[in-house]
Amino acid sequence: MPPVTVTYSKNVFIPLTNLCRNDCGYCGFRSRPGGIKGYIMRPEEVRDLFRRRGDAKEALFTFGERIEETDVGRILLDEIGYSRMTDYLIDLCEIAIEEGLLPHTNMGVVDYDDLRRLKPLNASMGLMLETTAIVDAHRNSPGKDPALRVNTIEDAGRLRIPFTTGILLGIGERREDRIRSLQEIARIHEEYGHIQEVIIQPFHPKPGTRMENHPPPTFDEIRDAVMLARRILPDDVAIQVPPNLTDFKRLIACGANDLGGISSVTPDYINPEAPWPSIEELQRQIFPYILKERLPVYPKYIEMRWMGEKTRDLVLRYSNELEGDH
Ligand SMILES: O=c1nc2n(C[C@H](O)[C@H](O)[C@H](O)CO)c3cc(O)ccc3cc-2c(=O)[nH]1
Ligand SMILES: C[C@H]1O[C@@H](n2cnc3c(N)ncnc32)[C@H](O)[C@@H]1O
Ligand code: MET
Ligand code: SF4
Repeated sequence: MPPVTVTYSKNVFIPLTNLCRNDCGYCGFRSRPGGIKGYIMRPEEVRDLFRRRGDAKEALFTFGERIEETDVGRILLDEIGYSRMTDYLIDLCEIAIEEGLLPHTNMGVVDYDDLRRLKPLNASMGLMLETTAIVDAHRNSPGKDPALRVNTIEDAGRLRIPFTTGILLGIGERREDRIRSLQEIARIHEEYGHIQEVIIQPFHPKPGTRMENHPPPTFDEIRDAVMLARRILPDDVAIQVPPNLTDFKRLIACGANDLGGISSVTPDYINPEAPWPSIEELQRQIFPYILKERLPVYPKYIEMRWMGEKTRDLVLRYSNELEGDH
């Protein structure tokens, strides 16, 4: 057997806004009345992050959903001269590309027209399915309706956007629900062929949230989910596990083959209590598997020219660099 290769992407995490129309029971990122203050990052702050990128090649834009639907969101957007987050994001993606970064946007549920406008500026995009089950954690989150999420993932397929999705483990769903969620992702991929990776993301409790005392999934549950994913998903779909939240080495033996975005400049703003190991540390821990850098768009989709048109030159340049780097 050839040695197993495990991939990762060097990214800069850009948490554009912590405002959100949803209120997920597990989320420690979102602003809360009397708790974390709401913000939108200003263009200068975003530019500053781009400039500090080091050798990162991916700009990961992950932030709260549809803030135009909130009063504070409308006010703060207006202050920076926008009425829609998508318009602001499009301008920032342009700048990211100028600075040598490939955008990967995960902004929650997005409608078809916004996806169509974002496609040219993104190397790939993402939306976690989370779960197809109806769970209490999502009772105040209209955007976590599984039908809406499936719809966005399918729209991305119609637009040929290389796509990342995944399931969140331990938010009140049962094992059967995990199976159903993975089957649903497999079905979508069979229809549109755009799913490049599926994240098996374990819930991590956050202080001050409704689920702060809810236990995280056990290692056995995470391993079981990785094995289910490997069995249910087609072989061309990578399985991503976060190295800051899991005993990733033992999961590689069960079929995981990607570690996602790793930043040496920014923390994981969704799980700030869990620092990423450095690349050197990962390299050391992962032996005898081989660690290899990848771009936010997987090679198959580079060959198929599915990445956004405006990212094309940069993708091809970086891809040649990485291929020469054995
Ligand atoms: O660094 C992180 N990257 C996260 N990523 C990014 C991911 O690691 C990379 O950006 C992709 O693998 C593309 O290279 C997500 C991407 C999604 O589309 C959906 C959810 C996540 C969650 C995280 C996360 O918690 N931390
Ligand atoms: C960006 C992604 O981060 C995940 N996410 C949100 N909150 C948590 C948490 N407490 N623990 C682990 N993952 C989380 C969700 O799956 C979201 O879609
Ligand atoms: N709010 C989006 C979602 O939950 C993006 C990730 S969480 C900041 O899908
Ligand atoms: S997980 Fe995403 S959608 Fe849910 S509250 Fe947090 S930012 Fe909003």
